[in-house]
Parts: sequence; structure tokens; C-alpha cells
Amino acid sequence: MTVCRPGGLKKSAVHTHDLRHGNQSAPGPVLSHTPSTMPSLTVPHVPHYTHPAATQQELDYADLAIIDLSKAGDAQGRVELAAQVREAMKTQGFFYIVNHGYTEAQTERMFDIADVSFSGVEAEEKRVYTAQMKQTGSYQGYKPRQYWHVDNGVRDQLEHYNINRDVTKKQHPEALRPLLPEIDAFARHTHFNVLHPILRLMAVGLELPEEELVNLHGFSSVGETYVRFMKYYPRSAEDELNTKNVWLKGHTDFGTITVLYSQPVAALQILGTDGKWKWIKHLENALVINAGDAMEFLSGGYYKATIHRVVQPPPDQRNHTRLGVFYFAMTDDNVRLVPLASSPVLQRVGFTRRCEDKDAPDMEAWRRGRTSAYGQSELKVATAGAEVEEEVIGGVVVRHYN
Ligand SMILES: O=C(O)CCC(=O)C(=O)O
Ligand SMILES: [Fe+2]
Repeated sequence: MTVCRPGGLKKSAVHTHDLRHGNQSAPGPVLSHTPSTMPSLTVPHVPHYTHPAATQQELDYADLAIIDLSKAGDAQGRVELAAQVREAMKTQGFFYIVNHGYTEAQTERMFDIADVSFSGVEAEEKRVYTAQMKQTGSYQGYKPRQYWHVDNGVRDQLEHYNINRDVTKKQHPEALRPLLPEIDAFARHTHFNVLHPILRLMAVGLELPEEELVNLHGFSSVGETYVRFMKYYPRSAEDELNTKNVWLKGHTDFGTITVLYSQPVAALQILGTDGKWKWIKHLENALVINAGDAMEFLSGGYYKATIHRVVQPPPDQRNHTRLGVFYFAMTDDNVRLVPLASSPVLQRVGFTRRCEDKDAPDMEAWRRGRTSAYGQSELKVATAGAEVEEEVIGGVVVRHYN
């Protein structure tokens, strides 16, 4: 099989193609949404998760654009926001979203619910719901602590629990079952009121019809867009030393869009074009958005998947757990990850193929390959002395950054 390298083939001749090769039909546009399963008026009691206070440390923060999503309601607003998103994607690859329609109290409640997956479930029950990442190439369920190799024999100290946006698709631990209506409403809110509006802005940025990317991300289609709850635990001094304080190695996300609900523990860093790592600052009730590999493939490199990592928090936030709430979006499984060559923008500026279209993976192959290999496969050092390792997944070279 052809191996497609980062940077890929140079500027392509423009030709269009059919993105869908299954019999799944594209869902129509969804402009607004009401959750099908409304939480009841009295929600189950769950313990409150307390984050540590925001750090007082002066950190070298990335200067990210703040996109006010309340302006996306009319066409003129969307054109303005699309330009801001395009600029943010060209420079940092990460941006904030504010005014996304979820209140601070709702966000706080979702973090409380997230912690139930970890503090409210015994180790034995967690084992029952552990994801078979390597065998199935799917994250649905728990990723246990120490499943991944970080560096120098040190294994990770973070666990996550992943829930398909269709919360009924799998069984969940007992403590989470009464909370499923709220998790369902959260997934739908993020899908329809955050993900879809962002995809519209990104389509406008490519001068494509507004619904072009939305139509590849059906809530009810076959695919694995999911909610992730994630908890990091403080590590030993020895582990910190042997990994140079890296908790989660530099990587790109493999889907299209990642939505991170901002929380106060500073640890996430992004790699700038100058080769320097910058910290992501916590903004109260904001979302941190970035594009992943699938978006980079679809946009022929126009919207890049920015490399990011997680490191030890600053001294005033150490010795505390770090809880995260995410929505990892992907296209429907049957979408072939080849450039949207009908985009007038891509036709003007040119675009990169990582692969010949005929060799390009579909979303399912790409997510399965990335999931089963991550943290498990033998990595080769890309260039002598460089802090970059690489592996080949589904015919595409994937790089990991220390
Ligand atoms: O914990 C974070 O802030 C980022 C986690 C992350 O990059 C990931 O799960 O892909
Ligand atoms: Fe990530």
C-alpha cells in the first residue's frame, strides 16, 4: 500500500469526487434543536467536583481568538465569524467559543457528572466497562490508567470514559445510568448548538454551501462522535523526571473538531509554528476548539490539525486531579477523507493531498487505526536527534511529539 506522508503530495489538479461511498444518506440541515430526552425537573444528586483555583503563575499563553457564537444567528454575522475562524485556524489552529448557549451552572453540573464515572464507580465495575481499544479500534468505555506508554518506560496516569453520542448504544456503569438523560442532552447540545455552527463557519470559510460539512456529521448516522470524561492524577517525582513532565504526548486529534469545555487546571499546550509550546489559558465557561486530522484531510491542509500535549500543571495546581469534559467529533464513518475540491478557496490557493484519493482512508478506517495503535505501537524516531517519532497507520504516517 502507498504510504502517505505528512505534507503529502504537492498541489493537486482539481477534480471533484463523491465523498460518500456507503448507502448512508446525508441528513438534512438541522438549524435548531430540542433534546429528545429532557432531564426531569429534579435531577439526581451527585457529589460536587471542586476544581482548584485558576493558577496565579505567569505562563506563556497562546493568544487565541474568541468567537462569539451568539452572532452566528444571521447570515451577516456568520460571514464575519467565518473570517475570524479562518484566521484563527491559519495562525493558532485553536480558538475559544463563548456564548454557546450553555450556562455556567450547566457546565458545572456536567463536570460533576463526569466525575461520577471515576469517583462513583469501583475498579471492578470499571473493568467490566473497559474499552477494547487495541482489538476493536474503539474508545467506547474506559481507557484505564497506565494503558499507554509515555516515555522511558513510564505509563500514563489518566483515565477516561467515552460515551457514544447515542447514549443508548452501550450499557454504562450503574452510577451513570440515572444521569444518561442529562448526558444525552449535553451531547445533543454540543452537536447541534456548537459543532454544527462551527462546521457552518468552516464551510463558509471555504466558500462551500453552509451545510456541506454539517451534512457529513449526522447525529443519527453511523459514526463514533462521542463525549469524553477524562481525569488526570498527580504523578510521582520520578515519573515527572523520566518524561520531562509530559503527561500526554504531543499529538493531533484524529477526528474533525474537538470541543473542550474549559476548566481551570493549566496543563494543555499547543505547538506554535515557531516550534515553541504555548499554554492554553482557562476562560470561564468558554469552549476550546481545534481541528483534527479528518478536518485537515477534508480541507486539503487548509484547516490544520494543530499539535498539542498535556504537561504537569504549575506548582500552585499540583497534587490535584484534573477533570476534563470533551466532545470529539468525526464525520460519519463512510466519509472518505479526501479534499473538498469543489471549494473555490481551495481551487484558488491550491491544496495538499496526504494521499492519492484512491488510497485515502474513510473515517472509520482512520479512527480505528489511530485508536488501536495509539500508545501501543513501536514508534520510530523520525530523524536522528529529533524529538519526533512516527508510525504508519492505514497507509498514512502519523507523528508523535515529545
Ligand atoms: O486534557 C486536555 O486538555 C487535552 C486532552 C487531549 O488532547 C486529548 O484527549 O486528545
Ligand atoms: Fe488531543
